[in-house]
Amino acid sequence: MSMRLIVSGGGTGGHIYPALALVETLLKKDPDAKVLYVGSFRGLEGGIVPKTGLAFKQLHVQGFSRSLSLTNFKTISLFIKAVKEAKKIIADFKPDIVLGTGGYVSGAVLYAAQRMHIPTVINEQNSIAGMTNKFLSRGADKIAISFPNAASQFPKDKVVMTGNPRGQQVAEKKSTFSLKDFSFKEKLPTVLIFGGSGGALAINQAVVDFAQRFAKQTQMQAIFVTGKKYFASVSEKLLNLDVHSTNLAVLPYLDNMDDVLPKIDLLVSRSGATTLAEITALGIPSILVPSPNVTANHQEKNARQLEEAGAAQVIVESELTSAKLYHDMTELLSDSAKLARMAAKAKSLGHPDAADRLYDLLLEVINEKQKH
Ligand SMILES: CC(=O)N[C@H]1[C@@H](OP(=O)(O)OP(=O)(O)OC[C@H]2O[C@@H](n3ccc(=O)[nH]c3=O)[C@H](O)[C@@H]2O)O[C@H](CO)[C@@H](O)[C@@H]1O
Repeated sequence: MSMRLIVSGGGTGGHIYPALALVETLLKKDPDAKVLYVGSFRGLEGGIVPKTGLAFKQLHVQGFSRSLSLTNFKTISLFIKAVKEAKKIIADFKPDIVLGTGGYVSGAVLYAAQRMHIPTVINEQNSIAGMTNKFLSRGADKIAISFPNAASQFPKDKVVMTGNPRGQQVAEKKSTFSLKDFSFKEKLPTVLIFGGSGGALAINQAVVDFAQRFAKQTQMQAIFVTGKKYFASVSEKLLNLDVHSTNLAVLPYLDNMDDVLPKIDLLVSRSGATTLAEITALGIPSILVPSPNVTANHQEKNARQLEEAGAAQVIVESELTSAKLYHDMTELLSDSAKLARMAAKAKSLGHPDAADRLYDLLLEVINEKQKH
């Protein structure tokens, strides 16, 4: 019997791409499987999921504000409504199992499934569990983790180490991207710079401030992805600085990240867990600038694990200057032996079979439920 799966994850790319990666594996192994993606109206999934051709439904949800406020009452009332709608969606679709990859919307969808006694599995990408996944963990059948130290934050008997399925997807991708697409030279060391799925102001500013200097480099090139909301202002600043370089490509967002990553020599980025799953599965050295604006500073904890293994260098945002980033980045790009060592260390941390493992876990939970 083919699987019927509802998958839900949203808000930022870090929760969406793992869900899509698992679906890709499922459809390879079980081409007749039926999949429904349930996301939110607010998150990036509205722009990403429809392009995949998957059946897609959206719910209205929003996040909790950290201070006690009226917004939280609205959040709770939206949550209750979203759970009601999710119950209808689940009753119509009749999934064998519901997978949640994080974000508020998965809170509503998996909670609804748990109340309806449908098996649920959650995928935690981070080393520190997100609020939604903690909330869902009591009712979940299994919790698939990606960092060993996430285990202690969940009920012990439910935890399974699978890794982040997005790692396997990028590792198996046959890249068709060529650096020539950016009028770059194939053989020059290339750095990709981006600040997570939404872009990061601090990284963007540091890059703008060294752009004139970088434009004079003849032995390295950079793909600079600003994030959609910062693209216009960054472009304007570069124009005012009169930066017209052949070694710097500036873009708002990369839809084909899985195609581009295998062709780069160094990554400069935030340390969101899904980005780290990608670069460890592929073996890409990195300079990581953890976002300071996340729950329990989890991005720094993610990043330090790579740093301790010798796979990455970490610059905390309070110590980020344009000069430091420029120095560290150009030094690494000129040292191919060091890049190769870091790449090997990164690869040793990867989980290139994470999607297979998560798929097996879903099957196991379904079979277990059918026995009872
Ligand atoms: C601010 C915030 O709450 N960030 C969280 C969010 O981040 P965020 O979504 O930024 O984090 P990740 O780095 O985990 O994932 C980004 C994903 O977007 C992709 N991408 C990015 C840029 C681009 O142009 N094209 C593209 O495809 C990346 O390849 C990656 O697959 O989810 C992560 C996973 O739970 C968390 O670890 C982060 O802390």
